[in-house]
Amino acid sequence: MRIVQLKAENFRRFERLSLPLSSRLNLFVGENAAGKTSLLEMLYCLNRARSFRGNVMSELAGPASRQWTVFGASEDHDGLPHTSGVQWNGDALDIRVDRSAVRSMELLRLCPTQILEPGMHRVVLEGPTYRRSFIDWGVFHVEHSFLPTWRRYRRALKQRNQLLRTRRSSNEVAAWEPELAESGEALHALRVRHLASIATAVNERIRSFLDEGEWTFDLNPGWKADVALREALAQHRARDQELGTTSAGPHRAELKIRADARSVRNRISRGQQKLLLAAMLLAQCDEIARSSGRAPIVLIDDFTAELAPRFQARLADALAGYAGQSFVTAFEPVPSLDAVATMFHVEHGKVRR
Ligand SMILES: Nc1ncnc2c1ncn2[C@@H]1O[C@H](COP(=O)(O)OP(=O)(O)OP(=O)(O)O)[C@@H](O)[C@H]1O
Repeated sequence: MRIVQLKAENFRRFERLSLPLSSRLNLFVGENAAGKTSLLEMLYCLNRARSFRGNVMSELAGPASRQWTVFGASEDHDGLPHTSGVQWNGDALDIRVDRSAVRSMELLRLCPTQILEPGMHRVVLEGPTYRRSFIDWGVFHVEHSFLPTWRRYRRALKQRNQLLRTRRSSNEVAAWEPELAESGEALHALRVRHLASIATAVNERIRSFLDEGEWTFDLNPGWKADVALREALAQHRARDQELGTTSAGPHRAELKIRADARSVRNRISRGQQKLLLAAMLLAQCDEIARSSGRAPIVLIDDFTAELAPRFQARLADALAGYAGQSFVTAFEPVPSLDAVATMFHVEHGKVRR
């Protein structure tokens, strides 16, 4: 899917916007507070029905009213036209695709979209939650059984945790373990398969960005790898009863990223972190495009930040060669994007070519 026209009303500082877009690479250039990130946020909301900057929908409304709207006219890979729209009416979201109301999950599937923004350093630096959700975005789009499996797992986990919290008997707690173990093992297997399918491509991308290091991506399942999850749950049961929560399972999985066999956390530079995340993101996007025929939309906020010109040029080359549509922001024109991007100037909540 490629968005050919973006419209918005009362979205942050954009009172009204109607913007024809390039179906390849779009560059939004402007000073601080011009509204560049808000444009990426519009695209993100349009395709994911939420924001990447906190998720308080009411904060996105500009001064005119409590409501905001984003609307997109797009073309699918067969060249057929579609429309989508997300509207916040002050209390709830109304999501439409081709004029019909849909749930957010349907919207998400339709037009996979992922962002690289400064806050995503957390994926490398902070706890495992960020790495899990980064990877799960790809698993969701590639493995169609992921969502029902994840829902099954969440339900069983919630039930077991509820029993643990209310100090119910071991037998009652154990009753949820077969379901938890079966869905949990299935979830882990889907993650492992997705990681294996992108491992080579991630390494190739990293090498083309950074020249150095042998990178590995190992998924610790969230329980001792040499036992079945059902066994691990039984082993942990007494301790879980003390803690009041389930301590083993794929909700505790940890993606270990290593360069030359050493953890990258607190060791690689900010620029390396950015390129590592770009490599992981683009490899996932390529895999989604290959398996679903839908090349995701890639958003990169503050393209030049933390990258010396020759590394900017490498990322620009990767975007120029990427099969899907992309949108990047920068303070000023980016020489390495000159020949490949359609540039828009953003100023005080207005955009011009
Ligand atoms: N709900 C809102 N209503 C009106 N204006 C808003 C709203 N939310 C944010 N703004 C304004 O939008 C501007 C920030 O926009 P945005 O973050 O898109 O800028 P930017 O061009 O990405 O800036 P930078 O390059 O400094 O990150 C600020 O001036 C802010 O006051």
